[in-house]
Amino acid sequence: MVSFFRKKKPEPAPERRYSTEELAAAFPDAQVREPAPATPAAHPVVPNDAPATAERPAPPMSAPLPPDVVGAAMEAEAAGVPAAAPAPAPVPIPALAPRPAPSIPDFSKLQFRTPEQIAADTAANKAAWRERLGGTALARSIGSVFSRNPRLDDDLLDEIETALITADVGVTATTQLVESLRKRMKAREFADAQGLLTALRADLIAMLKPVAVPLEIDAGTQPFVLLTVGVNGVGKTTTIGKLAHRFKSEGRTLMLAAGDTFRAAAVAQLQAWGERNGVAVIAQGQNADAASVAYDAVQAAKARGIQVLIADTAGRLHTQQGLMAELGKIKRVIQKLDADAPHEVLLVIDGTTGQNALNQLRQFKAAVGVTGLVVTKLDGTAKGGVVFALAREFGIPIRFAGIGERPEDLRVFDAEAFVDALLPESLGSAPAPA
Ligand SMILES: Nc1nc2c(ncn2[C@@H]2O[C@H](COP(=O)(O)OP(=O)(O)OP(=O)(O)O)[C@@H](O)[C@H]2O)c(=O)[nH]1
Repeated sequence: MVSFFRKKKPEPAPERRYSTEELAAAFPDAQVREPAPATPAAHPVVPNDAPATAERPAPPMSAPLPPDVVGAAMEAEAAGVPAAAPAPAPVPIPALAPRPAPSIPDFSKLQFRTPEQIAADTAANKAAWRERLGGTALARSIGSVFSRNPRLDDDLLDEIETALITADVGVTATTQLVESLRKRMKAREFADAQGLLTALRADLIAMLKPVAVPLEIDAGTQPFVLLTVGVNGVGKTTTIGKLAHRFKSEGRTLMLAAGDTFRAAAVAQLQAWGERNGVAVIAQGQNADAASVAYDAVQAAKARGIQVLIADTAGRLHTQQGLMAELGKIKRVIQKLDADAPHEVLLVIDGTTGQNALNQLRQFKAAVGVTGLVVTKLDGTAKGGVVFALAREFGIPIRFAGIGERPEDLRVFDAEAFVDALLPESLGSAPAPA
């Protein structure tokens, strides 16, 4: 009961004070405060079908108590003595509406994957990577040192060094890997050559793990604008088609912007991908202003409540200053409609390019601010080792890898699956490094 009084903000303390005798006279037998018996409702009760709210509705206070009674009650409570009751009638206690039952999610509709299903999916994913990369020159050059039964000595380290350089892992990344292994070999950390190769696998995976960060589409950003950039022929338009296939099958609404207004067939190529995936393509034709196409597309996507907009751009050499500046213009124009757009700038890199990919990333990063990478054509190259060099030098997330020409061959980049696809299968079953 006293707690009920607390709900009323105390008025300024009244001048009048009750003596202990007056209080005792009002409550002759109240030495110990008992919980008050329930009193029938005297106020309108909140209907049961009132809108459910997180908070229980505050009881209505239609008959405010005189301030001096409230003040006395609070004082008396502080003194451990019951307060004097209001003279005419006991204060009616409003009945509380029953709290609505909390809504419990229907767990039967949620799909949990069992550890066995997760393991099966992981194995299937690894098998797909191996199927596509296992026979490539990249896999042959790295896998060669693993496939025989080498001895644990400096020759093995030399062989590893040559294999990594041949695979275009790069001199700096290779030296770092080999010198670390050499130190550990001298410290007798490895029992045999197999131990060293297992450590190499773990080091390769550890090098890529920090950049294996999948693209997160922020559902609160509509449209989430993805701008794809890169040099000529790296696979931008094809990658956009594959992304459209992926996003569509994830149930997202999307739209494409045919911003490659330079190459004659690019618009038609994108439209074909759009038709195949049932996705609208905003285009203005060849030689149109790419920034204007992008602007139109963002506006259309906003008007239609589209979740994801993927904008293509013409291929350009990272050394062509004028064309690189055009990317900055596309970005600025889009930002007139959404200051945060583009929300992802994907640089598409041809995995067969080798070390030149480092220069491309450097230039595109300066021109337009790259936030993610797609490395394509890893299915047919001896030079895919550049992925390690890119990871080491820039630390920019590798979102996807192109491991073939089919729509499903654009894979979320998976450090472990990638490394294991390059190594003999027996090593790939070792537990992944933390
Ligand atoms: N094997 C293989 N081929 C690919 C992959 N990705 C793209 N391609 C092929 O690469 C070629 C060029 O792809 P496009 O998508 O036209 O390249 P682009 O970057 O849009 O070209 P530009 O508009 O000229 O800059 C096509 O023949 C694609 O099929 C991949 O992951 N693996």
